[in-house]
Amino acid sequence: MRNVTLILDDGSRFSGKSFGYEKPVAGEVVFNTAMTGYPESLTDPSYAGQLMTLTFPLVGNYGVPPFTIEPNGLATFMESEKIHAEAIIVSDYSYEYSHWNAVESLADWLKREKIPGITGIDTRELTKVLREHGVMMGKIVFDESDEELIMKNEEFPSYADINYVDRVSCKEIIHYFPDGTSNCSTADSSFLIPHSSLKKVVLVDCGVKTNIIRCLLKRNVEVIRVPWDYDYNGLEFDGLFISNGPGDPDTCDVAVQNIRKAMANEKLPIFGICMGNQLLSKAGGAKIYKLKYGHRSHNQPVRMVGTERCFITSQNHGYAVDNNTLSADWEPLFINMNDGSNEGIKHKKNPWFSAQFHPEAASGPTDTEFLFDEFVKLL
Ligand SMILES: NC(=O)CC[C@H](N)C(=O)O
Repeated sequence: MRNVTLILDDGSRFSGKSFGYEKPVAGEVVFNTAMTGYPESLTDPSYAGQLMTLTFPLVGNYGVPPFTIEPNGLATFMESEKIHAEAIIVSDYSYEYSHWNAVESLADWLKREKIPGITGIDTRELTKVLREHGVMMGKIVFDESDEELIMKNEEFPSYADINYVDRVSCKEIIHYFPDGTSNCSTADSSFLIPHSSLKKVVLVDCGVKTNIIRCLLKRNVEVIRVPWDYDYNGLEFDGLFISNGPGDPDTCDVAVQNIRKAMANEKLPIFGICMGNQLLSKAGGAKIYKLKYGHRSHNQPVRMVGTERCFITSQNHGYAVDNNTLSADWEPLFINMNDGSNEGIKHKKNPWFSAQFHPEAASGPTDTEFLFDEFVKLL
């Protein structure tokens, strides 16, 4: 096994062994404390540009499910069409795997998708460094020549400067129907497709996870997935959904402008998840800041404001909405019980709300899936 080194921006080095594809990469080093879910997390487009460290020590022991695609074009078991994380960093890669639905090992999958994997890293120590310093950029290098190459290379600008949403969003409009079919078009004429009697939800794709689309379809609505910067205003639809997505929400001003335009219709139901919470908040005038090391796990406790109800949620975000900047028309909907940060907002009069966590789970607890019911009821 080839030696490989992770070098953080502050100069700290961690040595391990390669078990994935061998190529030098750079990205924002983040940690996730979930015990399971590597197939879903690796294919979650919100991890684009990031080197994903897993703190749970044993990784790979349940293999990888098949990458089958449903007739509507969505992957059956994955959250998108490919791995979006730049690399995976683990403590103890399990070369043996066993699971009823596994068809290959994590190592083989990584090699096929040309994604590096490192094992033998003290991921708890690495996480302590990231918790104390905050997340930082890092590089994975295989030998000294790689190191020099990456050091000199200008092609790795800082994480916040890249519009990752533009990289991962769909490039055409796709209609999904609850009967499991879909059709797509690059032209606006796709809206001329004979309209069904179903309620229609425009889904602004900032890097949507497939389980969000599945959760909507399961509730018998037609989903019209549009590119992140597409202006859907003027079209006929019953509700607006704003998806999760990678990177800094400040790179998505076009999407914010479009949401503001949609808000001219005070009766239009709007629901956002994760990046969607941040973009809806920005459209409402609030400000976003970067958390020191983000929330990435399956056990983030959130309280519904005004109640004693607490939910355990799945999360993956590095930015947060500043509660103090919400205008008088808005209020926090959920608050994180660990650090008091914002976990969702709601408008005081209009049917507009959002969650910073992932009610669609995939992976993680499904306790908050009822938020999709609430949204569909409003349509
Ligand atoms: N999962 C997401 O949508 C993440 C949102 C945003 N990119 C963040 O890191 O905060």
